[in-house]
Amino acid sequence: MSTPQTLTASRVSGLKGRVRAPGDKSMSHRALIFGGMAEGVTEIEGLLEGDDILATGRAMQAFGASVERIGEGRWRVEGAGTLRSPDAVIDCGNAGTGVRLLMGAAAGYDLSATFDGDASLRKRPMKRVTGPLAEMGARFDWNAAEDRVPLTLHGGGLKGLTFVQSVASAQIKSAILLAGLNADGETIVVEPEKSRDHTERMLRAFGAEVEVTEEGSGWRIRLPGGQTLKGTHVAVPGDPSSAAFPLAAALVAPGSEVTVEGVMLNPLRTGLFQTWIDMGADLTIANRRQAGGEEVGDVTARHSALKGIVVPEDRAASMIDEYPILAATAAFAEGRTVMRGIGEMRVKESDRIALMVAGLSACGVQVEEEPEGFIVTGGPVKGGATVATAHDHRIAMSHLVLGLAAEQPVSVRDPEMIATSFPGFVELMNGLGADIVAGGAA
Ligand SMILES: O=C(O)C1=C[C@@H](OP(=O)(O)O)[C@@H](O)[C@H](O)C1
Ligand SMILES: C=C(OP(=O)(O)O)C(=O)O
Repeated sequence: MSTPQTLTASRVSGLKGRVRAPGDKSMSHRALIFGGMAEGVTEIEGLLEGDDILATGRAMQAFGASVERIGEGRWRVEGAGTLRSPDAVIDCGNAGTGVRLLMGAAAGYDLSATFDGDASLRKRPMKRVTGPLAEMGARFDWNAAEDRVPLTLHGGGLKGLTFVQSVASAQIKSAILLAGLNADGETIVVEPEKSRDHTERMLRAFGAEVEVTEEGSGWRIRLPGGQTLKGTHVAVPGDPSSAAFPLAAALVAPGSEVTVEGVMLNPLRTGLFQTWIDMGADLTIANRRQAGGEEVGDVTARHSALKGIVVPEDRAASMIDEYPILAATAAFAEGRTVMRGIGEMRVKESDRIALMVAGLSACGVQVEEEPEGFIVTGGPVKGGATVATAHDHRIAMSHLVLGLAAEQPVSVRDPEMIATSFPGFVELMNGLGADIVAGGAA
């Protein structure tokens, strides 16, 4: 099926059902990259088969690993042990995580590789990763513009590095740690706030030594150089960032009750769930269990009368991708929801602050924009607009959820990127009783 140029969501009530979220995107990238670097075989289950992840799989193949699909969500990776120069440009598509982690992984080997991506990725900052990798000894040629892909990396001969991050970014941390595996001497990363720790956890599962200690409100991570990963089995749990969309729809559509099963509950990913609870959401978690080295559970959301709150800024790293959908639910809350300390949102797949402000305003929601945040004042949501998404998956899904409870339908332009993180989104939502159709107002 070719992707339509617009999708339209109309008001519904009584969303009901139990669904599974797609596999976690952060863990899926890492499983393929670590498996491809390792010696031996890695079997992955629950892999997200979204476009971002498929691009990372092709990249690892180009670096010399064998990456094979053996069933739905089941992949077998035969590690390259030592990555080699790829024959062609590594196209990371839309994925910031993909390109930044792949650069870190590749930097440790004696190879040259050119990285590129789509129009969105070509606008995103890369020096945050190439800077520390260059300090370790990698070299970079900017092929078009400084700080942007396309760029060419020349790796190998790295020395360990002590790097104090100015932003809490798991992508920067992960790139440095992956390079550190093949560096001479130890690598230390210090972060100002804790960011998602999937790399640290998964490196241990692949047999690496990683030491993590608290430092201030963040972490100090120490990794000795000269380590070889050993293939392992990875079970990828459901992505809380994707689970957020059907749960949000249940919170705002009257008479709804939706359960998403098998959602990863790593506390560095569940800031949104805590925020919704603080706003008065009827959100419950049952059947907590361990899966794939992470706690998972079944999360149920019921239609709720939400109240606006000031979201604590130190929660930002644990929900940075979730502010668009938080803002969509805040539009139905009583009072103001204040979201600050989130300047990083401006350098994601789009400027997500600007696009949420524009989209919500077009739908009649009162929004105030700040340089590093925005404030949504809830109330009846008019809808009746066609919203620009700049091909950003989370902007598209957030406005579709808005349309499920707005007075008039909401249409989103260019929704094709939903497939980067949530293939089957429309079908899953409509299976719960949503009304999302191709086409509609333009
Ligand atoms: O490490 C990861 O898997 C990710 C880290 C976050 O980015 P930053 O590290 O830039 O904050 C997040 O926005 C992204 O979707 C996934
Ligand atoms: C920011 C995101 O991803 P990435 O940085 O990998 O493009 C996201 O999925 O919201």
